[in-house]
Amino acid sequence: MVSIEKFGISFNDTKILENISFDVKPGEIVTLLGSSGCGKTTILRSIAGLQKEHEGTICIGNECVSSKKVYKKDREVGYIFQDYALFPHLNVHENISFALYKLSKKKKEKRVDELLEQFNIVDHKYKQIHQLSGGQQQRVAIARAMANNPKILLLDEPFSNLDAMLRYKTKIWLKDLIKQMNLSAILVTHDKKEALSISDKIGIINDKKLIQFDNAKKMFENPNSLYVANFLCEVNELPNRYIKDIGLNIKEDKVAIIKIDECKISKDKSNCKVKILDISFCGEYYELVLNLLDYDNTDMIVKSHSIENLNINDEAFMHIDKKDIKIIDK
Ligand SMILES: Nc1ncnc2c1ncn2[C@@H]1O[C@H](COP(=O)(O)OP(=O)(O)OP(=O)(O)O)[C@@H](O)[C@H]1O
Repeated sequence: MVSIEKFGISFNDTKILENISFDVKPGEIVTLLGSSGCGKTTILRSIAGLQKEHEGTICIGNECVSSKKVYKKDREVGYIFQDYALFPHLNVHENISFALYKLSKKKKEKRVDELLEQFNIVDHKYKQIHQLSGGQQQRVAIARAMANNPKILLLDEPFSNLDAMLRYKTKIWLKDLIKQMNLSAILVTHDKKEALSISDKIGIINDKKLIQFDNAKKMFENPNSLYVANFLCEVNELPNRYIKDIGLNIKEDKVAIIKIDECKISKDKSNCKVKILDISFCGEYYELVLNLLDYDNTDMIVKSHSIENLNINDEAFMHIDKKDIKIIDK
């Protein structure tokens, strides 16, 4: 278990993060999402003990490591860096051994062999890092991170160097590993699909704060703000006048949203006339860019599986089911 309580940090008198609190239970995967530079890696680095000066407490198991200044090597944390941070001048065996400096030579050899076996890299034992594929390098990084049987696994963009299929397979494999070993895992990614598919919980950071921390499915279905909705779901903001016209109430500090695949466009009449500005073929679906003609030409994006009878520059109508509209904080 890892618990972060009232964590905050500043660099050069500029506050980067404040009042961040969350827990990760054993066997749980928590993903931190947020725009570039919001402080995700800084949280991982602080948990690993690489960033010493911060506010608040970080506890691993029953031990509050930050207050006791427990150093990195004693924190029972495995850290997989974004670029894997393998030593290019050492071979696979030496890279993994590096993490096992506390063990005797004999025990070290035994543990390295176990890890090579576990992570399916036995054949690469004496290869240099540049002789490995991205996926193999990632396995070496994971083997090194797991060498000392950590309780906590920190993963910074672990899939970013892998192609689509390998990314998918590795994600499943890593998820199983975390569950089997009952690790508390914290993942940082930019990819919301990845976050939703691998995480038990997601934390979204914006403007120095953790603005929502929740079960992944719950957060997707009930984002607490426009920022979270935009980050996770692809939504349109509906004009307040439209909301009133369809008989719903909305206060000034709220905003009405709808997911882009919950808006339907057709030539059948409705109370919302649109002009189609653009249609893009995106593989499994089409993306339409629209103007709401009676609502100040508000722009919207719609995801649709068919575009029968619809062309660029056509006038058509938007159909929305009231129950799909969510009214949330601005
Ligand atoms: N050691 C440091 N000294 C000064 N500023 C730092 C230091 N480490 C991080 N920062 C700053 O803190 C902010 C947060 O950085 P961090 O790497 O944690 O962001 P991030 O959310 O992981 O970004 P990205 O998604 O781009 O990787 C950035 O503005 C960064 O420049």
